[in-house]
Amino acid sequence: MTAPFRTLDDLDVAGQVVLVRADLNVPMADGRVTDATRIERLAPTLVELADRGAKVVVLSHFGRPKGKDPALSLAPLVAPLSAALGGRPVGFAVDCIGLPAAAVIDQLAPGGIALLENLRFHPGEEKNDPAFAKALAALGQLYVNDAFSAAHRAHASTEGLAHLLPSAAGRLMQAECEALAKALETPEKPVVAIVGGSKVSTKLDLLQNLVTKVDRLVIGGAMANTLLFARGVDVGASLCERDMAETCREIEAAAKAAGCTLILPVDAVVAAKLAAGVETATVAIDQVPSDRMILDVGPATVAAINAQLAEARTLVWNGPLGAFETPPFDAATVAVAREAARLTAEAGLVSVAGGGDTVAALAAAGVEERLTYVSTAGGAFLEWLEGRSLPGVEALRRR
Ligand SMILES: Nc1ncnc2c1ncn2[C@@H]1O[C@H](COP(=O)(O)OP(=O)(O)OP(=O)(O)O)[C@@H](O)[C@H]1O
Ligand SMILES: O=C(O)[C@H](O)COP(=O)(O)O
Repeated sequence: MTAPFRTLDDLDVAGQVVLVRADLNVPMADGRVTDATRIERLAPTLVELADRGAKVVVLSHFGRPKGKDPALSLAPLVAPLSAALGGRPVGFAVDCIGLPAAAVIDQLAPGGIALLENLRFHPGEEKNDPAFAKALAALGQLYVNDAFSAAHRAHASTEGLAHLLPSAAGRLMQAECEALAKALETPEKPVVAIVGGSKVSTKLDLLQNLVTKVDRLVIGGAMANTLLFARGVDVGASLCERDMAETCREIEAAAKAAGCTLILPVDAVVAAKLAAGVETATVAIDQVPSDRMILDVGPATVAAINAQLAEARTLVWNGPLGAFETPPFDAATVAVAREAARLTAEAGLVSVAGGGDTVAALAAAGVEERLTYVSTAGGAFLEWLEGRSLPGVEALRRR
């Protein structure tokens, strides 16, 4: 069956400069990558292109910089990327367009690889500015998008650029689309979704559609704090987008209309601040002290979630249930991840999880190999699940 979009099999790359849009927006702490999944899953595409004689130029965003923020430079990614490529040297350009980029690319021999600085240091990236897309296109002859996890963004490097050069999907993009379609095109019911994490403002909107696609929606992480606040629960000093209370009420109404059961935390692990070794307490969700932050869901909530999993035939999950990078706020995410893995092995649960930090959390729980499929995508995964077209994928479709 012909793939719906062009793949590396359709490109003649020898001697060509191939611009590869990757997603190197990986979890980091103290300047070090804490989960290299996205780098490791990108590597096969870069190795294949290099071995076929391409001059490989890697483009990516990192974080959400306001201007050229040195703390969000891609320079620290050169070494981990080289390591994932078996030690192949990786050049670095201090800008992703113009002379700094062209000078590094001109030094590349066939088979060489270089990484360009953070795309989002230029406002034209997120604006999908045609001039910025053209400046990127001027650097190469072919375009490969291997960033499924950024495909929900109609940005210059994920959408505009694909229309300016002969384009194709990378091996990771191809694998993500095929695996998600296989696992979730017609999911067996009941379908349970778990959505957590902290990208409240960008993900809350997704939930209004998601409730029409799943039978039960469990909400944890900082996402839950906002919905709880909208219900009138005092969430104390927790991370919460208080100005999204109306959106939350719309989600509740949409869930009711769709017959989707919303499951919110009934207890929480709270502390005065997010730090290791801080004093914690487990409280009922309506007993959060005003000077405390909800940093994980509590054991009663874990039991309620696992009860939902026991009845589920399909699980989709994006976003950790707590601030898992800082124990003990990883307890709920680890407990639910291990139960999901057990049910996948013993009860035939189809379990699909995705997201930069979610993958890291699953790895911390030791289950990233024991779910049905783990995607590198979070927001893009949710939007795919809703049935939304992903601009980065649509731009690759055969015309
Ligand atoms: N209660 C909470 N309070 C504060 N931060 C939280 C809480 N629960 C989870 N988090 C934070 O959420 C972050 C992950 O959220 P995010 O939505 O980015 O997930 P993700 O898997 O990376 O998805 P994506 O790939 O879409 O970014 C983690 O850094 C975690 O510490
Ligand atoms: O981590 C992700 O979900 C992707 O890298 C997209 O990042 P963004 O939400 O900042 O566009």
